[in-house]
Amino acid sequence: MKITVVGAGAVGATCADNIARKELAEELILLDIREGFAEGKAIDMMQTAALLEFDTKIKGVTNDYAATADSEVVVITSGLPRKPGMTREELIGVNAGIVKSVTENILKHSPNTIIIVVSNPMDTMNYLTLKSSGLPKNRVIGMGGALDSARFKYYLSQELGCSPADLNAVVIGGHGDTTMIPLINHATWNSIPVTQFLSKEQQDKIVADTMVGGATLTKLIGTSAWYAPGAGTAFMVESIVRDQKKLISCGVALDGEYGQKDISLVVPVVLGKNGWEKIVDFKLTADEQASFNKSADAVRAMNNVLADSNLI
Ligand SMILES: NC(=O)C1=CN([C@@H]2O[C@H](COP(=O)(O)OP(=O)(O)OC[C@H]3O[C@@H](n4cnc5c(N)ncnc54)[C@H](O)[C@@H]3O)[C@@H](O)[C@H]2O)C=CC1
Ligand SMILES: O=C([O-])CC(=O)C(=O)O
Repeated sequence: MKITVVGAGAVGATCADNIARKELAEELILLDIREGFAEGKAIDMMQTAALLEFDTKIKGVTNDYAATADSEVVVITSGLPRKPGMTREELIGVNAGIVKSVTENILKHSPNTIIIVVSNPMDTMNYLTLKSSGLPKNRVIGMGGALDSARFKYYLSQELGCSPADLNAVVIGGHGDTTMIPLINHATWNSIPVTQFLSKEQQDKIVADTMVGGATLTKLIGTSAWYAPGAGTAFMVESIVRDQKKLISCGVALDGEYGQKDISLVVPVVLGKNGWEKIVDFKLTADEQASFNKSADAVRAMNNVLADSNLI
């Protein structure tokens, strides 16, 4: 198994670190545009191999796409992160060009790969990759829901005083401060609805905190988060390369599912060796469907920027 991570910054390096620790690949290429940066990060990580006892061989390269040839999975994290006070959507101007050119270069050497898009604004960057790559839709997957659902579980566990691992909780919609939809009415604590244990005020606060989870960390740190984003991406990679068929919220192309078409939004999908293999219908309530449609409208408006800029 060969995996490439593009972008050796905070998220890309953390994702690579998680992939190596879990030994998800024999060969892991870390690629960045900044001279020597990926090489340095790769050597630093390789120097943990003796301590952490993994066998994955990590190689860093500067813009050398030939080194990525025949990767079975490629993770794209290249691009600017937001600063405090910014929305993810404000990154589109710079990141769309980066994601498009990275995708083109990757496909020259790995034409049948599975691409996981992390760069923001993720819903629109995943749509761009779907449109510009020509890959079958099941092989283009956005990372956002895995992270947002993990944050949702964090906030629930803090309020319930329980282990996040005992929770089932899912976020769908868009990966934006106002577009994500934490499905609190579907969330359970070892199969008991969490709504049985939480007041309406507590529920509303958990949902609101989850939605701005990324912005909260950006304000605290000065740039956006990377530990949970890196782990969330590796979690998806693991389900694909080990063919685990986990049900994970991911950004995927919708063709009528959840009432939407010609858009990438986050919905629960089964992830396995073929990429996303099945969209699972959660049977939304009328209110949840209305929120989903509103998120779709906002994401579609961002997607239109791509056409206006001749990127698709
Ligand atoms: N979807 C999600 O849930 C999340 C998305 N993100 C997004 O991931 C992206 C990366 O975030 P960080 O790692 O924190 O940023 P960072 O600035 O630490 O790393 C980005 C890296 O991309 C590299 N890069 C820029 N242009 C490139 C190109 N053309 N080819 C190859 N490499 C290139 C830079 O040199 C830099 O090392 C941002 O857009 C951020 O908003 C971050 C967290 C979660
Ligand atoms: O908040 C950001 O800009 C980065 C991101 O997508 C997240 O951490 O959820």
